[in-house]
Amino acid sequence: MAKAYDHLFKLLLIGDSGVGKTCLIIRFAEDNFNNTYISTIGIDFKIRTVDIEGKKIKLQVWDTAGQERFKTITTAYYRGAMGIILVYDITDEKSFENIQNWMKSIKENASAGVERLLLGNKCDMEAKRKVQKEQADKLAREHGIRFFETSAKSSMNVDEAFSSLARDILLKSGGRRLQNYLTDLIFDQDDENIRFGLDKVPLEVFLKDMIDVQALSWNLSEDCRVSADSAFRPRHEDSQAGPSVPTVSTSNLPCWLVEEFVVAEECAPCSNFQAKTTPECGSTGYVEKITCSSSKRSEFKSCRSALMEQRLFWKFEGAVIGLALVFACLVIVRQRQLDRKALEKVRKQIESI
Ligand SMILES: Nc1nc2c(ncn2[C@@H]2O[C@H](COP(=O)(O)OP(=O)(O)OP(=O)(O)O)[C@@H](O)[C@H]2O)c(=O)[nH]1
Repeated sequence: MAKAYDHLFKLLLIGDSGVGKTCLIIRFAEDNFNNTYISTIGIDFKIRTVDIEGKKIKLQVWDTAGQERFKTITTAYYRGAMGIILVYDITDEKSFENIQNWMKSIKENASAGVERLLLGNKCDMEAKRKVQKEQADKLAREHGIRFFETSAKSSMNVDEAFSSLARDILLKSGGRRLQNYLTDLIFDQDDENIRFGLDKVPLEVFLKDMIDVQALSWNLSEDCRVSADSAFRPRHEDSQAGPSVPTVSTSNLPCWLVEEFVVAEECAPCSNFQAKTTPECGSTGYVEKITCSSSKRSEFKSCRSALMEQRLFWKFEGAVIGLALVFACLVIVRQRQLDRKALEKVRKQIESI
């Protein structure tokens, strides 16, 4: 069965305890708000599919506990995140100062190049404001990331913030595809004409991606600029060094790297046979079958299933419940011991009368 979405992006919210991470996720996923505060234990997630530039983007949004005691568990989830949202509370200066520590934590634990976004939450509480918008603006600029002031209570800027992060991730993936096209610029050695390698990539696919990328941002991302630079350099050198410079082609690349594709079979664990015969099983142990739109080729692609994430989550929940049961048993045993001692004491006092 084909997927009901084009991309799955995993996002993570981090920030001090009580800044409103859970409320932001609930507002975004369920359009709801609750004033009562129940601190998150460990990690949890919600899902919402949004429409960005005509693409269905399924956002799996992970909520982390802000309390220090859960740090080891929550940082383990940074690695798989494609976007991380740093949240502070505009009425709590300490939560803003701590953003620097959360940034450090991303650097140490997340994948390089993860998209980040800064949110100053509870902006409905203007009378209690302790962090000025300009301070946060400056911090965001220093780190080269976007910044919004939000309110989970009034829902101000909540959808905008999540959509902007999804858009940036989409732009980055579009940039990566463009990088492949640019790398495909080749020098035709036979007639010594410089030729654009579009014979390897369908023109309409290339143009569509160019338009997508341009529509998302008029400034090419860092990735694109670097790749454009590196793609043009060999061609320039070619004209001086002659035909001995090797040409670069994407024809051996998987089709999903250079074309639009649809998922024909959902991400699933590899069977024993697939594990032996399909190299894509190597990295995660899961594969999905995709069909490339232009070449109509069907290929396997390594993937990370929501099931994997859920299993990790339930393992953690199981460990927490197990631990709670052990402590409950200890408390009951100790209580019984104390009761017995008290009864013994009373009995001795009665006997001595
Ligand atoms: N006025 C106002 N209160 C908010 C807002 N967002 C959250 N709150 C309140 O702030 C408190 C903490 O919210 P949570 O979402 O549970 O905070 P958290 O960051 O998930 O906290 P941890 O789970 O401990 O990390 C709750 O009482 C919420 O009602 C907001 O935008 N405006």
